Amino acid sequence: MSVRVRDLSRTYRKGRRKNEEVTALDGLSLDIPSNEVHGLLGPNGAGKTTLCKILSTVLLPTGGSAEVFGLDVVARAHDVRPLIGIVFGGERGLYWRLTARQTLRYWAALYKIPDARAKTRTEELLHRLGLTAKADDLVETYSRGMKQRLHLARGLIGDPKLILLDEPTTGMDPVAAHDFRALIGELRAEGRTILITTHDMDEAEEVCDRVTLIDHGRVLATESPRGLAEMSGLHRWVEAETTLEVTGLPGVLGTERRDGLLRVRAEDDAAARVVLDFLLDNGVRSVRAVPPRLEDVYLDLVGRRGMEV
Ligand SMILES: Nc1ncnc2c1ncn2[C@@H]1O[C@H](COP(=O)(O)OP(=O)(O)OP(=O)(O)O)[C@@H](O)[C@H]1O
Repeated sequence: MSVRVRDLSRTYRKGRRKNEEVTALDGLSLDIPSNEVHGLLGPNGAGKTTLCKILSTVLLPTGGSAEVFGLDVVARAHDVRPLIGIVFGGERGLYWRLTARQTLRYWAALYKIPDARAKTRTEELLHRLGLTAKADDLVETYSRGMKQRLHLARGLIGDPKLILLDEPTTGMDPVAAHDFRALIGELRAEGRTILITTHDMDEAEEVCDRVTLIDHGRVLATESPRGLAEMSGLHRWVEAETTLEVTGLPGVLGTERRDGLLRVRAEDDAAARVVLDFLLDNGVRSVRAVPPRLEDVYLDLVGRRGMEV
């Protein structure tokens, strides 16, 4: 098991006299097997960053326990640190007056990686993340996407077995986000475990083996994206390549058109059946019923708060 969290809680004190208590984690339990890509989903303030900070040993829990590869993150923090790589999104945490190459060598030194190894690892990562051409330019001249990639490279410098990614694709353009998803696949193929927090449901659906939905510091569900969709008992979707309209049919809750596809949201299986029959009767051949998307399940379980990013 890579991550084992039991009854974890964390409260913060805030307000001028520190007399107000905010509960960020409220008895959260979670298991992440080795080599899994696990998504952490939840609205703003759900407690995702707090959990990542506790797992990365930079924040102490106020109750419960968390282990990384069998090591308690509080008692064995010193042994946990070399096993994990942390990538917090955005532009925080980079030194703008260093170059990418210097940044990676600096972090390699912090990780006490021997010189020769640090050098090859730096070049490897610069290449892997498409930063070689600008490796000697100052970070302050980088685009947001490049800073993001440098963050990732930095998180990988210590060859971590567990990678914590907190909203890694925020601000990336679609091409960069696509490359990033491919990179996640490669990192998994290398045997690493990845915990990723994201607000992008399509991304979670594509890269995650399982996802955990959290809200108010508690777990709502842990499942594969597909399993979650199936067990949610939500309405069904019917997809068809057609210009026909089906809005008037019984049990049709809504329709949308995307990439030449008509997508119909039906109330239940029976309503989906009516839509399928109608389309087939009218000569449409490319018709299929599909379970709801992760985004629908998320909205159903958590409500619309989480999408306000
Ligand atoms: N240093 C702090 N002091 C006081 N309250 C805090 C602190 N850090 C987080 N909180 C509160 O704890 C709760 C959980 O915050 P956390 O950042 O873990 O949520 P999150 O799920 O990562 O949110 P987001 O999606 O916005 O990043 C929120 O109510 C937040 O306001």
